[in-house]
Amino acid sequence: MATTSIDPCRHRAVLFDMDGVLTDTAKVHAAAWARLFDLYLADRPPPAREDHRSFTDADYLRHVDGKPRVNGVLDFLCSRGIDLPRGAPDDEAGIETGHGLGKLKDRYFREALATGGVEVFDDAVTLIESLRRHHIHTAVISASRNCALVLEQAGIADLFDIRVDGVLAEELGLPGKPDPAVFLEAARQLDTPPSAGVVVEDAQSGVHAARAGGFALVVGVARTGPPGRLLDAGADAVVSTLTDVAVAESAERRLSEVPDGLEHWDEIADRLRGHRPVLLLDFDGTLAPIRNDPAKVTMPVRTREVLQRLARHCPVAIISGRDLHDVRRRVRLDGLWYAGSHGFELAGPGDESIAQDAAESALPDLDEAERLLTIELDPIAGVLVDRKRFALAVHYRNVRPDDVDHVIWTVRRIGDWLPALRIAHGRRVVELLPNIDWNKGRALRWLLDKTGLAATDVTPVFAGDDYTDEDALHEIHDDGIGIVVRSAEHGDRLTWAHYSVEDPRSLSALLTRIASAVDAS
Ligand SMILES: O=P(O)(O)OC[C@H]1O[C@H](O[C@H]2O[C@H](CO)[C@@H](O)[C@H](O)[C@H]2O)[C@H](O)[C@@H](O)[C@@H]1O
Repeated sequence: MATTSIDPCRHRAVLFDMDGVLTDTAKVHAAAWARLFDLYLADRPPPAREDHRSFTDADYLRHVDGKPRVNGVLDFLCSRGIDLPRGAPDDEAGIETGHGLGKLKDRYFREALATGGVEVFDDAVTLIESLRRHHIHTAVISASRNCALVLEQAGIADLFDIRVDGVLAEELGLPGKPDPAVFLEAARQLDTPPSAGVVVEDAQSGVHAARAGGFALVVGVARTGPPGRLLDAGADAVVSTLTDVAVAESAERRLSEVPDGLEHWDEIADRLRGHRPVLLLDFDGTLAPIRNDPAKVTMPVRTREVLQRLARHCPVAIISGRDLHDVRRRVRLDGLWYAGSHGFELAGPGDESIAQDAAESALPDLDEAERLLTIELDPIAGVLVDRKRFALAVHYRNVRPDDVDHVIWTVRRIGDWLPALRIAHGRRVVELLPNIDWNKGRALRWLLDKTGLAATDVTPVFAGDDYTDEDALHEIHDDGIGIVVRSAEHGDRLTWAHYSVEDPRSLSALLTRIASAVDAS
């Protein structure tokens, strides 16, 4: 059964560690390391306080797995009480330096590769092929300087858009894992922010690196051993086979491919003929233009007028990430349904407020996240920590570009630490929400089902601009009309929308046409 899901609407790239994840070279490496260290320790006179016992699988995992070769030599020997100089890249194979012994290990590794070949994990190939069908970029990351050789021998080099290996890392002077530099370089090359990237790793140092890099999802692979060490390092999920990683059903169109709703108004009018529309509308970036300061956002007068006109004839609901009372006071219209905190809190036209009971249990963690983030992010200029009843938004629209990764990383770290919360990304904002299966899509369906808004002669129309709106666009994909307000902030991303409009002003124009159609019917 699939346990972890990669979502093409949100995840734009997946970065795969090579050894142990894609290819069974981990055991070839382990054998080469064991050959190197066992021969070296056997030959070395044993002075006091040095440990000359054989190299073990635990040593492999703890001291050398996933690290640049020279660091592996020095770190393992240090654990046995032996301090060798690092040496220099032109040291001869076998001399007593990090580089010298590293070179000898490489010779053993290549010998084993030439005689034994490379075993590829079929589950990895199946997953990568599925990702590529969904237009998700793929990268291979390895500390190994033999990465290209291994991929060629394994016949899988063509499965990746880019490769960041030991050779490139040295050229660019990138530190090895657990530093996130190699993952960040891959994300940079793929033009994908870490918040839209997934890392698949089998080494603790790699999981630490991915977490430190602020990646959206870190999947640990423990093919044989227990999952604990990768969970402890910060993996979101640990699988024993990549068959347990699914690619979620996804939208197939990019923003640029979605027809413009004003240009295709006749089609929309046809869909609505003989049907009563139910309007379900996001607020920021949809009804109201984006501004640098969320507190200064106002809804244009014309948009208020058209909503009022629509509400006379058909149900209108506002489904916003804002706090319920905040969005109500900005829309300032009676007789509408309102959903705040991404749908966790709802209010009907009669003013009754309905909270999602299950979300109440997340309140202590939200309070703690607010307390910690207010302190930790205080030194960063431009950050805005905005507490809503059932969500906490950290805005970084006004933060220096160099500080953005740190802000996202900090929110992620605190969100990981508080089990009642999950993370969501939006336009220049990262949010912590109750970790329960509820979102704008579920809230939309709840509104339609539980409030008598659903009927056979009704057509739901939802409009939104952001990632969190995709849950609602997905929800009505088969029985409604979905409209996305275009923006360049997440690139040419995938969307479930049927139509698009250029900006909130164009949406207002489209709503006016809908109002005229309703008036005339
Ligand atoms: O679901 P929505 O109604 O679209 O709310 C989503 C978030 O919108 C607000 O933030 C966004 O708009 C701000 C004002 O234009 C902008 O500065 C910010 O960068 C955007 O992310 C709101 O402040 C958040 O609380 C909502 O969650």
